[in-house]
Amino acid sequence: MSKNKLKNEKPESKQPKGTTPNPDILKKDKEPEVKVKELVKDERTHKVLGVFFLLLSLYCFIAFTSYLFTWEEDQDKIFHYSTKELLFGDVKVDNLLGRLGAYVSHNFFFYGVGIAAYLFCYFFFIIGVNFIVGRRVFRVWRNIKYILFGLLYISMSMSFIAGGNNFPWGGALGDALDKWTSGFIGKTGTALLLLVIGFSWLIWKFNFSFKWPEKKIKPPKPVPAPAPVPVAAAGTAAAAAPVAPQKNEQARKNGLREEGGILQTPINEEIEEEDLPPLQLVEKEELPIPPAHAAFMPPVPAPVIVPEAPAQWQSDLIRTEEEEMEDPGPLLYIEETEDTASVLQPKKKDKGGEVTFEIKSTYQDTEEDIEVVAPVMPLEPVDPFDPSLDLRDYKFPTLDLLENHSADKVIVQDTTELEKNKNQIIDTLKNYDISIQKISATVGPTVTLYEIVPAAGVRISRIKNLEDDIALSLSALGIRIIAPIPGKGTIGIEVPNVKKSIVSLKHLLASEKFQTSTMDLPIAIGKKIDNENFIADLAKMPHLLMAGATGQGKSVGINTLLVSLLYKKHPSQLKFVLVDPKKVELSLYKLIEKHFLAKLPGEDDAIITDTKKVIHTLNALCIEMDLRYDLLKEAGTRNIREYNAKFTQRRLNPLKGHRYLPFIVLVVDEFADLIMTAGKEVEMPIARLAQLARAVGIHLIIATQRPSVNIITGTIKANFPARIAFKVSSKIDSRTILDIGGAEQLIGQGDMLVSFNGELVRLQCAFVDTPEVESVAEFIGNQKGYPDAFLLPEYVDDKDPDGRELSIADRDPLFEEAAQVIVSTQQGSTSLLQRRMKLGYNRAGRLMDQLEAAGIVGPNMGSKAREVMVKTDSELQEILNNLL
Ligand SMILES: Nc1ncnc2c1ncn2[C@@H]1O[C@H](COP(=O)(O)OP(=O)(O)OP(=O)(O)O)[C@@H](O)[C@H]1O
Repeated sequence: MSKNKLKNEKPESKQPKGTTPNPDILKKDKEPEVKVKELVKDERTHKVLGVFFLLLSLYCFIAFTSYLFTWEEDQDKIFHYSTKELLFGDVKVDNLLGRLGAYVSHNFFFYGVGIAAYLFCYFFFIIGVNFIVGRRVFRVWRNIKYILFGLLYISMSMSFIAGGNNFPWGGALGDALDKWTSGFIGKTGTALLLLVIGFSWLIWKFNFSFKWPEKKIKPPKPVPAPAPVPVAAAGTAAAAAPVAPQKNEQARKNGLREEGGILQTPINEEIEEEDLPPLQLVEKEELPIPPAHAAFMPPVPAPVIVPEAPAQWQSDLIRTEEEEMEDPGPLLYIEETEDTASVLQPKKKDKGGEVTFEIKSTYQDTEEDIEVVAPVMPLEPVDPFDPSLDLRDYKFPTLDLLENHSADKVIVQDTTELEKNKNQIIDTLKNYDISIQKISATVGPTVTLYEIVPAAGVRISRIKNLEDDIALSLSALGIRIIAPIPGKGTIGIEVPNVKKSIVSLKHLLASEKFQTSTMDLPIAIGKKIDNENFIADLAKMPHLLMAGATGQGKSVGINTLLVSLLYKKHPSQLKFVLVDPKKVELSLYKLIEKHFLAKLPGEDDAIITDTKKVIHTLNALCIEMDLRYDLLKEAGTRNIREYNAKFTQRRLNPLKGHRYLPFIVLVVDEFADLIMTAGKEVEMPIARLAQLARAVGIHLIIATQRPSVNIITGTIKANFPARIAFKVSSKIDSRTILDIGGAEQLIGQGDMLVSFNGELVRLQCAFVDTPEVESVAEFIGNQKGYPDAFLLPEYVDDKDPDGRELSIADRDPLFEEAAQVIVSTQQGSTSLLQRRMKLGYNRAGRLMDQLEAAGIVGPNMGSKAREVMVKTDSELQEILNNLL
């Protein structure tokens, strides 16, 4: 058979003899249509082209090289004969690749670019490789740029150097360029121009370090030898430099120079031995820069910038000297330039607390690297940033700090009690002519759930209406009828147990579900009726409203939530803002202030009890939320998870204000109290936070013992989809909290209803006693913490007269610069000042107040940007002149 492969796909033998051929088969036998588009895209076409270009490259290379030796003989013939005669006649040439080789080489060399013609071989080579490998191994456009530059530069230089030679070293192009340039700037000028271009290119490409031989500095006293650390060739400081100073004055003394308000290490400047005292880490009064940042300061030869880092970043990263000595610390931010990326890495410290740094060149961005390696391994693998390293010795609280409040097994009820209740239920229903098919019981810690399947034709509402009658017949309080149980097709009757068992928090925290949970903010709330542990993610809730009459277990509930978070989160990952108008409920947590609490700058107490301070704190949280949104936007991320992931992968620059964002959980114990005293001033920021703060990792837990509609308003309710109701006194209260009755039927002592994800679940809240909380807090508090609590942004209340009286005479040195930034951008935003001028919150806030005092910006508008009163630079200049 002389048929091609495609036609062979269905062998004819399969066609039964004598039958008419199937038209489908005939169709397939047709010659397949070959589309040009597909042909162009076809992998095989690429391979063919690849081979072609590679051979072309080789051909040119051989022809050019041969031309170098045979040009004299061949040139005569080329000039003598016409192209047609030469190529198709019987002319004998010496070029290894014959007449075509001689002709092509002559044209490339003589009429073209001279010796630079070899760049064409390179060009064909990279095209060939790209085609044959099937991906962009070499960047074509970048190479074309280099090749064009090379053609011009090499041909011109060759003509300049060997212009008098018979061989066309620079070709016609080189000669023309050389002639024009020499006429224009003279021979010497051309030589200098070529040198400048040549050196510039070399420096740009290879970034040589020009180092003046350094004088050996005698160490003041011998220090124990640090662990050997490989020293990268590029730019290591000769002398070990102790950790950086902070104050500009001190920094200047230490050999740093100031440029545009930024301290830099001197470059190519000889520093006299006596001028260079060892750099010391000086704690800054307000804004201590952590050693991780200080790492940017020692005298490494590359320009190293020491900006003022945001206060929180700093407080987050402070480490003690002992820690610094033991551990070289995490790799710092990767500085990426166009061609290189450097990793600044502190080396091991010696006993004197000194640290040296190296800048390792990790990555040479040649085209080959980018194209071949970039998708797989963009940079030399870098340790991810670990926020917990600042308190890396931190130990999570152990379970033995907690108590077992019961045997932790649900006490199986007396079978007689179960039997009695079952019969009672059946009898009661029978009295009302309701027969049932099946009844089963699930014994929970506080209540037992009797599930009944009614006989066919029984209306569910009838059973529901018998709630009180069943309660009466069982002579038990707190009977709740769930008709039907969602998703089960049964009717549930919850009957309180005579003997209740306490659910210890310890038991829940020890459970596998909690231990292995990967939730952002896991909270162990309690046990369901079927004894399943109820562990939820607060980050997904994303806020929680807890309400219940007094003495029903709210405070225990709050402690349960807080303690479960303390068992799972590192201080670097989580901060609490605790609001406790009752002053006593949350005071236990004072001990963990330096680990887990957040507070307003300048406040002594991290636990907020005063209503006015609550308003400030809530507004500060709104500012923090806005700042976080700015950061997320800049980072191109949608939520805190993505942002922190990007930050830990070192893809965000801390010098641009980026920082690891810990979750913030705001806990308000007794919300009613606040609403009564401050009303809208509290409600508004709470509503705003509840609406928006979820994505930036700020979550709210609000508790109240007065579940009335003027406290739990529609705005609040709408923004708290997850709600917990402890026992309340009336059905109305239950409806206020849960939008449904039932909480009035609860039996207290941690018996609760949780409305979450559209489901209503009855739980027994896990119990943790005050001494347990105390011991957990002590355990954490006794460990080394951050120097201060996590600082929230400063909020200046414009109604507060103290905040506005600012003396013009005490103006910040950066006042003018700040004014210019604000006027030029026409944005009265403190965060803008922070970012643009690299300032801490406090200083940017103060500057804003001073600008307000000078009439440049309007009053504070909460979390919105202030109005800019001055519209033009000339107007600003006038104001500034008047102030002087
Ligand atoms: N989950 C629970 N398991 C067992 N007992 C509990 C539980 N929760 C609370 N209790 C009991 O109820 C008592 C009161 O609880 P709690 O102090 O939490 O109430 P509260 O609602 O905060 O009251 P108040 O609003 O007056 O502060 C506790 O002392 C404890 O004995």
